[in-house]
Formats: sequence, structure tokens, C-alpha cells
Amino acid sequence: MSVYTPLSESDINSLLAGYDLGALVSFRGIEAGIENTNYFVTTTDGEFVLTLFEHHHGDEVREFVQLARHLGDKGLAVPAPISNRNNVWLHDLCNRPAILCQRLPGSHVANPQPGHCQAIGEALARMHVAAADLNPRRVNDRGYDWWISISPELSSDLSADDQALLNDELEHQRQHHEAWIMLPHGWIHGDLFHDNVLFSGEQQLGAILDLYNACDGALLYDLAIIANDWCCTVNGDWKEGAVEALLAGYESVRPLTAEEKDCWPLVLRGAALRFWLSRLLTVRIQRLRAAEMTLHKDPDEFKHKLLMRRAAQ
Ligand SMILES: Nc1ncnc2c1ncn2[C@@H]1O[C@H](COP(=O)(O)OP(=O)(O)O)[C@@H](O)[C@H]1O
Ligand SMILES: N[C@@H](CCOP(=O)(O)O)C(=O)O
Repeated sequence: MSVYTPLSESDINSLLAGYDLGALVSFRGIEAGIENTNYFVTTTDGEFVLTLFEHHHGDEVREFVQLARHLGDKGLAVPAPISNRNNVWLHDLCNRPAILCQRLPGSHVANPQPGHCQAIGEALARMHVAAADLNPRRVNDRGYDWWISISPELSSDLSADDQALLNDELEHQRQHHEAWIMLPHGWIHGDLFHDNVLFSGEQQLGAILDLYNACDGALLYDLAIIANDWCCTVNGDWKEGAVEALLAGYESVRPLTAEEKDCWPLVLRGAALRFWLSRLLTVRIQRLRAAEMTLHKDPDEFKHKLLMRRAAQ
């Protein structure tokens, strides 16, 4: 359950008082999601999502919400915060930075099919193109430098075999880091798992959510993150036709360069490594806190995916 900060009717009314969005009808906490507190809020004028940021200060929120604002201005279906009548979109609610967005249409797809992969590929390329004129880009705090700096700490939790795997992969990435740096860069979503996307109708993309990892990065990395989550089983086996559909959707808007095609196996490995490390870190933090947080994401899933991508190369 991901409602870390319970809100009362008067909390929500205090926020709505600054808007012309009608009177509060109902509200309920959203169980999906991991990091932040989210509520569906219904007023006489429409449906909204209220997000309270649990781990970030207001100035950090300002930095990573800028992409959603930019894309929203260009008409893309992302959760862009709505300004109140004083032109304020970032609020303080229960001592947390808070934003109010339109509730976007659609629902999550549990098991994405090639048609979904094609649709997200196309939407991702449109997002990359639309973000190209937004500068400067936020630095990736889970990028190559982080992989190197966090690994010694996480390594102490691993078996000897897993330590060897981690060290070998870090060395491989170090040797090819220059090639990665030379790839086309821009704003990337950075966490485009299928639980961050809504579909309406059969395979019609409704919205891209959770842009809170958005940062500067190799554009190909976003595709690799999607491939490792949407296009394979939890063991890392490719679903038939899924990667092909993802790449075809993407290239219908932005064709990949020859360098990007060459680097695909390298970047798939890097994308698997990144989520192996971040999930190991989450488990470690939860253990240290003897945590009340429950929504574990299994690090071994991405260890297996890394092993599969290495074996394929
Ligand atoms: N603007 C929105 N429209 C519709 N549903 C939303 C919206 N924002 C969030 N949600 C719902 O809330 C869930 C959690 O949001 P998310 O941003 O992924 O949270 P977290 O950062 O805590 O992981 C989403 O999976 C989605 O179901
Ligand atoms: N979608 C990711 C979690 C988001 O990454 P984080 O670095 O913000 O923890 C996953 O499934 O592991």
C-alpha cells in the first residue's frame, strides 16, 4: 500500500480552495506506486491525481517536473501539474511538496503484447523528439558513475558468484563507456516499465506516467529499459515479435543510427545492471530500516536478465 501520508478531507479542500476546479466529491488513496503518496480526487468538475513527494524537496521536484510540464505544453499525455489561480503548481501539503494533475485515461496492462510494444516505441520516440528543445537536462543520479560508486557497498550482500558477475559487468561497461557516451543523448524517461504506462481501448496508449527519473541519457537506453521489462518474461526470455515491434514503433518516428544499432547489446546489459543494482539497494535499505515498506521488487529478476543479455552477446 503506497499511501505514506494519509490525507483528510480538510487537507484536500485546503488545496482545492486555490483552484477553480469545483467542489470536492470524493477522494481515495492509490495503492499502486512505490515512492510517493498518490490520491484520486474527484470534484464536481472532473477527476484529478494528487501526488505528495515523500523523498524529495520542492526544488528537486521543480527540477524533475519540468519535463512533464514541457511535454504537457506540447500536448503529450503525461501528468503535467495544473496551476492554481495564482499560477502556483507546486504546493506544500502536510509538509510534503505536492502537485495536482489531470487524471489521465486508461489502465495498466499486466502482460504487454507486441502491439503494446509497438505503441510504446512510437510514443517514446515522440517524447524524445518533443523534449529535444528543453535545456539544460537533469543529471542522471542512477547512471554510470552511480553504478561504480554504489557497487562496493552492495557487493558485500552478494554471493561470491554474484560478486564476480557484478565486477565483470562493471569492467565490460567501463571498457565500452566511451562508445556509450558517443550515442545520441537527450531527455530520457529513465524508468519506462509497463506499470508506468496507461492504455485505453485495445492497444491505444493513454498516458506515460512517473517521469520522476527523467534525466539526461543515451536515447537508446530508454528503449533498452523498455525491452528488458515489456518484451521478455521475468527470466529474460524474449517474447516472440516484441522487441521487433518496439524498435519498429520507435523507428517509425526516429530512426536509430548505425552506432545505436551496434551498441544495442551493450546498452541492454547496462539497463539490466542498473535495475539489478537499484533493486539490491532498495532491499538493503528496507533491511536496515527493518522496514515497514512491503512492495519488494526482486533484484534477482534483473540479475537473470543481465545473465541472459551477456549470454546472447
Ligand atoms: N495522472 C494520472 N492519471 C491516472 N492515473 C495516475 C496518474 N498519476 C498516477 N496514477 C496512478 O497512480 C499510480 C502510481 O503513480 P506513480 O507515479 O507510478 O507512483 P510512484 O512514483 O509512487 O511509483 C500509477 O501506476 C497510476 O495507476
Ligand atoms: N521501476 C523500477 C523502480 C524505479 O527505480 P528507482 O531507481 O527509482 O528505484 C523497478 O521496477 O525496479
